[in-house]
Amino acid sequence: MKITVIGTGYVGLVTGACLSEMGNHVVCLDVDARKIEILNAGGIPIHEPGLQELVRRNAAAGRLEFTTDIPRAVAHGTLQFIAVGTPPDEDGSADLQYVTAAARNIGRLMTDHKVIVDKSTVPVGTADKVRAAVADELARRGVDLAFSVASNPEFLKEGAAVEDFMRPDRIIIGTDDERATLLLRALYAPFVRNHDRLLVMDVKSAEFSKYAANAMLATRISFMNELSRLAEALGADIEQVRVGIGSDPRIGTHFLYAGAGYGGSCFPKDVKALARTAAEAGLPSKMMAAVEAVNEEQKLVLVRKIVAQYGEDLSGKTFALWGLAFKPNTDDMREAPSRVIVAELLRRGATLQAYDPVAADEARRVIALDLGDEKPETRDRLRFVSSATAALAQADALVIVTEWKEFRTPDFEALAQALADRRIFDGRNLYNPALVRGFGLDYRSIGRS
Ligand SMILES: NC(=O)C1=CN([C@@H]2O[C@H](COP(=O)(O)OP(=O)(O)OC[C@H]3O[C@@H](n4cnc5c(N)ncnc54)[C@H](O)[C@@H]3O)[C@@H](O)[C@H]2O)C=CC1
Ligand SMILES: O=C(O)[C@H]1O[C@H](OP(=O)(O)OP(=O)(O)OC[C@H]2O[C@@H](n3ccc(=O)[nH]c3=O)[C@H](O)[C@@H]2O)[C@H](O)[C@@H](O)[C@@H]1O
Repeated sequence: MKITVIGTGYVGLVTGACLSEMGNHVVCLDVDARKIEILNAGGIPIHEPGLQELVRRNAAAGRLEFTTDIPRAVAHGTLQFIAVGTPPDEDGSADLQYVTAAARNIGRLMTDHKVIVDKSTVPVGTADKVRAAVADELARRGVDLAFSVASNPEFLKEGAAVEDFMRPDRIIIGTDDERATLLLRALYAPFVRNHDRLLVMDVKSAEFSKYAANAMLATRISFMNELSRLAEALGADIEQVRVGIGSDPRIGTHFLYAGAGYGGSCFPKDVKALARTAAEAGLPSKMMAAVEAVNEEQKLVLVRKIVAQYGEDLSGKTFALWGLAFKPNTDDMREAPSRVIVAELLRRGATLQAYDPVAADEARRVIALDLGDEKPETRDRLRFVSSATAALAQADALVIVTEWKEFRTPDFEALAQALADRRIFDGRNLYNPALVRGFGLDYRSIGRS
């Protein structure tokens, strides 16, 4: 099939690459000329396991192309996937300006039937807005052309995006249009061995399912984070509680890890957007407000533990920081808890030696923006180093923020020697407390007293 993907970010690029892998001819469009330049030069603008190879292979076969040429992109695809960003507006609602711009471009330039597919995460009712924007552009041109609009929310996780796209738990298609259903069923057939996994429903339910899924996952995390504070106060161990409840199939084992708070480009924005939708519907969501409030608190949990140990004034203290990305296997720093932790520790006078296996460049860029108003003296107390070991040099204590695999089994003897205070603050519960303490290290983790 001929496919156009509008927006070549995490979702658009993965969608384009995976669809081309199945033999489709895909053109990926972006307004960001720098991204398209990198891709056309054989590079890749993001870190995502397996993606580079997939992009190279399919680009070399001529099935995957990258362009900034809007007329060419609109002319190409029978299916036009919209995968642009939907960042939060000032009031928390999803900003639909990029979705609308993409829809208008299609309406302005199309000359044959198009199936327009919303892959971006968009509030209920957006398909109607897309339909109206396309119809408006066609009317301006005085052209009468039929088109279909469908919702096809994406459920991939960063760091496992290719794997998730290739072997999805389910694919949701929201449409009441026969042509769209037929084409999308055929397109996704190779990805769903079990055809029960392809769910066709009405458009609004499809749009709503995406928010419901992310909100449920974020709720589980905030719930566990809240319980972790209580577990600490009561002398229980949240890791044992996690295993204890997860063995009940009605609860399940996934997404029950207490930690330093959830981040990323989606949970924070989608929880806000759902809260906004609920408020606009006159049904304010107490749940979403609580999920967000607990998460904001949780991002400070490591800072609180450090302050409880050393006091508010951290000048003269040096901390090694392991992990900056919002989760492992990505260089994405959007809403990463590390950003809050870095700012709070620097503000209290600490010196930081930060290491992340892949997110260091992106971290340098976004943290520089975060600290834009701070004095150079404050900013200079943050140094980025090139290895986990280098971060430990002359450090008093270690702070673990992201659970990269390479942090999982460190040389505890070397850690005990390197850290002046022999102390670890672990925001991801990576180690067995008894084992670490056996090396003479003072070990503080989440929800384990
Ligand atoms: N990042 C993720 O893991 C997931 C994201 N989503 C949703 O998918 C959507 C996209 O997210 P990301 O890929 O993370 O965003 P992103 O910010 O990485 O990429 C969006 C791209 O769209 C481009 N763009 C903006 N306006 C355009 C236009 N009019 N024409 C062509 N290109 C345009 C931007 O330049 C950018 O490269 C969002 O709604 C997000 O909530 C859904 C599932 C997973
Ligand atoms: O809509 C989206 O964009 C995507 O959002 C999430 O994916 P993602 O944000 O890439 O990453 P997750 O693995 O969900 O992690 C999100 C955050 O939750 C945290 N988390 C996750 C799981 C857990 O048990 N505890 C926990 O604190 C992670 O550290 C991370 O900061 C969802 O998992 C995807 O299904 C969805 O498609």
